[in-house]
Amino acid sequence: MEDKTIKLTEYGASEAQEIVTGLNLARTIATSHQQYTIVSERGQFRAQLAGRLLNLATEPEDYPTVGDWVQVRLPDNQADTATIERLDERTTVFLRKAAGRRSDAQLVAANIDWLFLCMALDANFNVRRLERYLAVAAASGAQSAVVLTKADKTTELAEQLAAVAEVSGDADVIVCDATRDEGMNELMAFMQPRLTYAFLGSSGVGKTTLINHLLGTSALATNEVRENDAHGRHTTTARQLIKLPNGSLVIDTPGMRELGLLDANIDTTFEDITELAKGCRFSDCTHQHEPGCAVRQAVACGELSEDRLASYLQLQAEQSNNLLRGKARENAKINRMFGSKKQMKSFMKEVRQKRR
Ligand SMILES: Nc1nc2c(ncn2[C@@H]2O[C@H](COP(=O)(O)OP(=O)(O)OP(=O)(O)O)[C@@H](O)[C@H]2O)c(=O)[nH]1
Ligand SMILES: [Zn+2]
Repeated sequence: MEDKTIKLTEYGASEAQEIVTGLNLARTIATSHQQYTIVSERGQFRAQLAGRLLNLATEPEDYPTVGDWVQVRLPDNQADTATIERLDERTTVFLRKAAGRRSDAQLVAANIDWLFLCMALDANFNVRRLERYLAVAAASGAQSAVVLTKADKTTELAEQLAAVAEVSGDADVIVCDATRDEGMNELMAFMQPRLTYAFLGSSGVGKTTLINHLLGTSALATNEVRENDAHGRHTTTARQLIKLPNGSLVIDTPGMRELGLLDANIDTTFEDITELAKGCRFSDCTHQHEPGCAVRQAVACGELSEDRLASYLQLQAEQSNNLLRGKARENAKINRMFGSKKQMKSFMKEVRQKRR
C-alpha cells in the first residue's frame, strides 16, 4: 500500500484537540453498520468501536458518525482494524428524527461548518419544506446556505427566487445548473480549505452531481431520475467525507424523503412571526384563536402568508411533541440505570462526596 503521511489539519483538526497518551486522533470519514473508516496521521484505516464504548452506547448519538473526531488505537498493519476508544465532543451535529413514531435521533453528520440545503427548481420545489430544513439546520450549530439546483428545469426562476427570499432570512442563495456547469463558481467561492460542508436535501435533487462537478470527476455514482415523477431513486446510501482539490471537505448525505424534526430553532427561522407576536395581547398567544392576535391580524391584512403561519405552527407542534417524548425517554433511561430518579440523585451525591 502507498505510504502517505496525512496531515490531520487537512481534515480540519483544531489545535485544541487533546491527544490521550497512546491514542491517535482520527477523523471518521465513512460509516456502515458500525464499521468505520477513519483517517489518522498514519493513513486510512477500517475501525470498530471498543467493546467498552459499545456497552455504554444506548442512544444513536453515542455512536460515531461521519465527520466525528475520534481517538483510536491503531494496529501495526494497515490491513488490520483500528479500535475507536473515545468519541470527541462535537462542535456541531445534524440530527434528524428517525422514521416512525418514536422520537429517536438519527445522526446525519458531525462537526459540519456549513450546511448546503439543496432543493431543485423542478417539481421538488417547495418553500414549506425549505422552512423546515432551515429551522432544523439552525439548531445544528452549523451555518447554512440554500442551494437551488436544476435551474434548467424551470421557467419561473424569478418567482421562485422571490419565494425563497421570503423564507431564507440572511442565508445566501446559490442557483446551480449542472447541465451547463452554472453556479459552480459561486459554490466554490464559498468553500474554504479544511472546513466541512454537508449537502442535504431530498433524494434526486442533484447533491451527488454537484459534488462530482466540484471534484471534477464522477467519483460518486448518481442515478437517473425516473421521468415525470421527480422522485429520484436513492443513490447515495452511505455517507462519506470527501476532500475537494481546494482542500474543502464535503459530506454527501443520502436523500431524505422527509426531514423528521427532532430539534429546531423555529424562533430565528421565523423571525418575522416572532416579531409580530410581540404585538399579541397575550404573551403566551398560540396565534390560533385568541383575541388581539397580531399574527392572525397580519395574515388577515395579507402581510403574512397563511401557509407560512401554518408551517410555523406545525413545526412548533412537532418540536414540543418531541420534547415531551424526549423527557419520557430520559426518565425511562434513569429508571433503567438507577431504579428511580431519587436513587440516581443519592448515587450522584455519594460520588461527589467521594471526590472530596
Ligand atoms: N436537468 C438537470 N438534471 C440534473 C441536474 N443535476 C442533477 N441532475 C440529474 O438528477 C438526477 C439525480 O442526481 P443525483 O446527483 O444523483 O441526486 P442526489 O441528490 O445525490 O440523490 P440521492 O443520492 O438519492 O440523495 C441525475 O439523473 C442527475 O443527472 C441539473 O442541474 N439539471
Ligand atoms: Zn398571537
